[in-house]
Amino acid sequence: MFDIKMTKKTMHRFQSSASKGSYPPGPKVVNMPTLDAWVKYRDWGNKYGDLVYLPRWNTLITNDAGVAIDLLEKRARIYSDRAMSPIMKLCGGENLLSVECYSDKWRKDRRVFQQTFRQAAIGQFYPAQYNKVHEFLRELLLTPEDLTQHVNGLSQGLIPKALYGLDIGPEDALASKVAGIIDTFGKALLSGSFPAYEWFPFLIFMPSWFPGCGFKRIANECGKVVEEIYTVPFDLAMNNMQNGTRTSPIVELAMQKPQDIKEIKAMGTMSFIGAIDTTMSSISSFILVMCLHPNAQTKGQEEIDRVIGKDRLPTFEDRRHLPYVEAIYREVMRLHPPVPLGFPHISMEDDSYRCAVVANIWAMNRNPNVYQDPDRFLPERHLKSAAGPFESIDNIYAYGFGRRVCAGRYMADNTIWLTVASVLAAFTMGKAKDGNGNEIDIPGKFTNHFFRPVSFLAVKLQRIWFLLQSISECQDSQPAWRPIVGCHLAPPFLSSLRYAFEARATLREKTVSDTATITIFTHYPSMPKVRSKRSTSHNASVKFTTVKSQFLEDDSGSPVAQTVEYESDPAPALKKKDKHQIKREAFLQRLELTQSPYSKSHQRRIKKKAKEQIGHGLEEIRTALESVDDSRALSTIAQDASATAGKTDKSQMKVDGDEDTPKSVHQSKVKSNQIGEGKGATLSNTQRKNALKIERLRYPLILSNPQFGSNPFQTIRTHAQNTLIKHVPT
Ligand code: HEM
Repeated sequence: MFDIKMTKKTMHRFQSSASKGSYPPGPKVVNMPTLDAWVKYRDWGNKYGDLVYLPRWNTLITNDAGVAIDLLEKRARIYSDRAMSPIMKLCGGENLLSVECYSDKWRKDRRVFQQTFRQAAIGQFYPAQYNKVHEFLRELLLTPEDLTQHVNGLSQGLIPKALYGLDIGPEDALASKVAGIIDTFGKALLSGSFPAYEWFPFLIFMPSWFPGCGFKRIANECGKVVEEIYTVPFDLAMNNMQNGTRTSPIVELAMQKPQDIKEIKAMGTMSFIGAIDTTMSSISSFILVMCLHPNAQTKGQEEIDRVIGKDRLPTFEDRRHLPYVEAIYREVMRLHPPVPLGFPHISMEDDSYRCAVVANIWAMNRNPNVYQDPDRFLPERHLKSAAGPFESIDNIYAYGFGRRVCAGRYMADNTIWLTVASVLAAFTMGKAKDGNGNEIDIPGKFTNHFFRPVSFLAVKLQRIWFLLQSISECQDSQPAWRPIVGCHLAPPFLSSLRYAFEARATLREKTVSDTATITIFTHYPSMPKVRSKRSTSHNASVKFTTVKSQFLEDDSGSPVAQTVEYESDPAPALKKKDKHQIKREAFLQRLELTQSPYSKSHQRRIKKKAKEQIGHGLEEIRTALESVDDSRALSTIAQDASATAGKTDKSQMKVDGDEDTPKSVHQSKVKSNQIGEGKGATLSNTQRKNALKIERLRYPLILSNPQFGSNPFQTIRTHAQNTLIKHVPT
């Protein structure tokens, strides 16, 4: 898409000027242009080169896609930050992914966002997209004069429907509040929008009534609305889920991942805000372009008639078979990118420069070196390009660059394509006529910050009137359905449409009386099925619901509608560990009941006694060992042994023991705590030697005693007792 040679040349100039410590040339402007800034930036580019540096604003502007890719994609590690200005903070931007600084928090928020809006997961929003786009067609048919309002209805209602399961229209206070704050965000993002603050930054600390501080009031209001979007739709959706009246992907996600609840709610807020102006801008631009280029419109319609026929509306399955329609969509995004200057990327470290980089997407898409007749609306250019019209969505620069590329681009891409294809199939757009039958000219002007065509008049001629008529009949005849089911899904075939209506009629009574039932039509290819829930390992913070599915059948027996009933779960599922514990406790209880004839207190006493017994036994062993090992004991033994020297025969080894003797020994020990010290006498050296001699003779006898093999401790103890018997003080 871009001239690589030129990019390299530009980069070389960029880097060499940087190494010299100089910046690319640029105007020394004091005030940034606030009207049609992209046109001004392009003019500067024509004068100064592909890179224009504004020293007063430390901002680098590039009008070339190659340079933008080199900086923002190839060096995304450096150029992926955002400037979180104090104004943006007041606006509540700290939790908005698009303006958050590049940080761990941003990474986590972006991961959560992508998990929901990544390409593979985007099919979950098809029903909401069909619903809202078809509702848009219906509204357009009924009141074409309110075109702008209907476009707003589609762009404001899509995310609430898709993510929260809520029907929010442009007449709702929340939707109009959100639409109202987007302009403030646009201003807060671009330099020059709040000149008083930019010249005197200390004004941020002043009260909002202070002269020149009007920006603070605007920013505070914006912050309050952001807070409202963060909580209100989520709470409503949660309430609906708990009542069982609606499903909501965002609440389901929050139930599955309660630890990410903050990021999930922030995702909802961001997508609500992010979708409104961008979607509105693209659809308005498309309608405007169709009014101005009837030939392209006719070609698109011919393709639809040829490929799809006239008896149904396009579906996502048709997309690959409609190259011209694709080319129209791409050409709209090329000529009228909804965010013409993207969001500034800030460098995080010194690269060639440390500054803000603004990619002038609008100018890139009109680069005469890349596009012939760049200002002309020519869908054919995409058919002729080497990559063809179905090239990657990432090549649509309208969605931005690098790591900060639009995280909702797959959702946006689907919505806009479906609207383009459906409007082409259903209507012929053209200039309105005045009372004299003359065409009213369309100004074709755009408002600032976000690219919005100024209100224009267009007349809509119905093409497949019978299909649209059916849709409108559905709305008129069954208003009671709207809050629950919505008259939202036009199936691919007219026959299916008829069956769908019949199915709805069949269900109607049940649905109206039972608000716990919602209907999802299953005609749409790739529409996600209701999945059986996996057993979760955590207890839900709110009541879980179970899903019962029931399919209605048409004449041919194929499923037409699926009724999904939500019922409260009787009890939260127990963890495996908890179940195990309960079982174990029950078992122990039973065991206690069957095996123990005693009361609990009695059992405690028995246990205590047994413990004492064990302690007593050990004490005896310890005493016996001490009596053998302790030299003091030996000396005592020797003292007494000296008196009975020569009488060391086997008879002295009273291994069978005397019941009284150990007791008395124990008593004596307890008294003095020193064997043989009852009298306080010490041994002489000779006595000690004799005692050792005797013990040396005795040891082999003890070891050879047959009782020693079976119970060595008892044998030693008996030996000690026998020895001490004679020495117990009387
Ligand atoms: C036609 C429709 C849309 C267009 C043209 C568009 C365009 C853009 C652009 C140019 C950026 C800045 C990219 C950059 O810094 O390089 C952006 C960021 C973003 N957009 Fe979109 N957008 C559209 C719709 C949406 C929708 C429907 C959503 C939400 C579902 C969304 C969510 C976001 C988010 C979250 C970011 C911030 C990404 C980040 O900074 O990490 N956008 N978009």
